Amino acid sequence: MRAHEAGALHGDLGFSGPSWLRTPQDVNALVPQLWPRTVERTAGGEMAVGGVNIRKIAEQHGTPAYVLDEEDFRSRCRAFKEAFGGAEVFYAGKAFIATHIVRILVEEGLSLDVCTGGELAVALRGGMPPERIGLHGNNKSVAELTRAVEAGVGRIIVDSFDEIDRLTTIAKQTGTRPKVMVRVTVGVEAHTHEYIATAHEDQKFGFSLSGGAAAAAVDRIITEQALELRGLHSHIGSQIFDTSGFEVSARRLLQLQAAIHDKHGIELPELDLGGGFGIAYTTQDTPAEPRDLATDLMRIVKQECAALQLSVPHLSIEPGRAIVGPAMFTLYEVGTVKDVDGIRTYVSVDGGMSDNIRTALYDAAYSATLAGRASTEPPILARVVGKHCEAGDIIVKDEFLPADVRAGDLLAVPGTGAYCRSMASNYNHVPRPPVVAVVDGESRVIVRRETEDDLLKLDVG
Ligand SMILES: Cc1ncc(COP(=O)(O)O)c(C=O)c1O
Ligand SMILES: N[C@@H](CCCC[NH3+])C(=O)O
Repeated sequence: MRAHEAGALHGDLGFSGPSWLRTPQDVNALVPQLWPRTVERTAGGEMAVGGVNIRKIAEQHGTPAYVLDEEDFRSRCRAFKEAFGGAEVFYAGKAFIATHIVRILVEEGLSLDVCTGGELAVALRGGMPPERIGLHGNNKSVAELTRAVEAGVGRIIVDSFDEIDRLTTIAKQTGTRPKVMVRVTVGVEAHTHEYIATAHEDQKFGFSLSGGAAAAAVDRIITEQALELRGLHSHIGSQIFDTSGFEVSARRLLQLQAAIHDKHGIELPELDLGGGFGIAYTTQDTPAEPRDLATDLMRIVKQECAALQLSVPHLSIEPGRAIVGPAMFTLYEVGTVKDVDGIRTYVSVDGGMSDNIRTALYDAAYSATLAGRASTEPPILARVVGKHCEAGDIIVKDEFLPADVRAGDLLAVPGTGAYCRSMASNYNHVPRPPVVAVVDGESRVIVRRETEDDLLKLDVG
């Protein structure tokens, strides 16, 4: 019998899982909010996605692999686009970007937010029209800015006075007048992990509103005329569930908008409230639907504009996680199962912190399920760990898995579409997994698995 078997043993052995974790009624159940829409368990007990059996995906593409439900991804793009009506939806490429993803975004009518020259290169290679690209970054290089200007990107979100200097020089050299937005630090304490909150005062992003830097940046751009100021921008953080932070942010941005109007006699035509909409990583998370977010955000902006006697600017948002996060899961194979008596069961899989750093970095919670079969065994509390030489190499801190989980089993971890492949590393010289897109009964690789040759090709000598 394994440590922490569910039910009676909970009390007897001391349940060391978090208080929110519930013993599942059915350990094989696929809780809909966690999984891409086409995921199901077949009559035989295996998982399937997009009409393809998970065992077939593992045989064809190997493990570990990120599996993208393409229909799910498209439906989330559409949900945001439809919900936000006239507003422009910039998909945040940092969550996950590949040329195939860019092609889908183009087809679905979304725009794209990039934050480095590398992401810009993928966006252009994937065929995103430059005018639908926005470039972010708190330390964009001269090369990155020049490339963006020469490519004709639709907007550059300026983040510092040094950048305004650089961009002004580039504008003069190239005889252009780049369109810019000013990234404002609105002073909101977003309810999320400290490392992914981006609008409280003490941080590297943006121009401070309360300290006057935001107004000074605006004054300078308007006065110098080298850059075309399109509007104000704020991104308060990531994995945020309630809209109160956006409300404060919108109110403060629009107060600045009103002050600019009073001082310069102009109403900036655009306003961006950023991304950050949360998703479900566990059964306890209840994310908002895009249509509810849209209703709330648009109401807030309209109310504030009415109160300040401003016209409503053209709104844009930048969701990343909420579009791609739930559309992917990671498929692993179990290599070892170890009972540390009276403490917990460790289930080691063939990936780890190199394909999902979020657990180690943010103490993020994830879920997992046995994917290659169903089980009639009772649930046990397990920890899913990777193969890296690091004790903190944890993928899922606490999860109930069937008591007969064993080497050779396939295990799927949902919600890994955002900030997993894009933050993956080669720690311990582990090749990064492929991304396999599944749709209408077909699976195909959209980002191939790294090879040993890939790992060695940068070594000189
Ligand atoms: C400026 C900006 N926009 C959009 C995003 C996307 O955030 P999320 O993936 O949480 O929607 C981020 C990342 O947090 C960001 O820094
Ligand atoms: N990388 C973070 C999100 C923030 C990144 C963009 N500012 C995460 O994995 O949750």
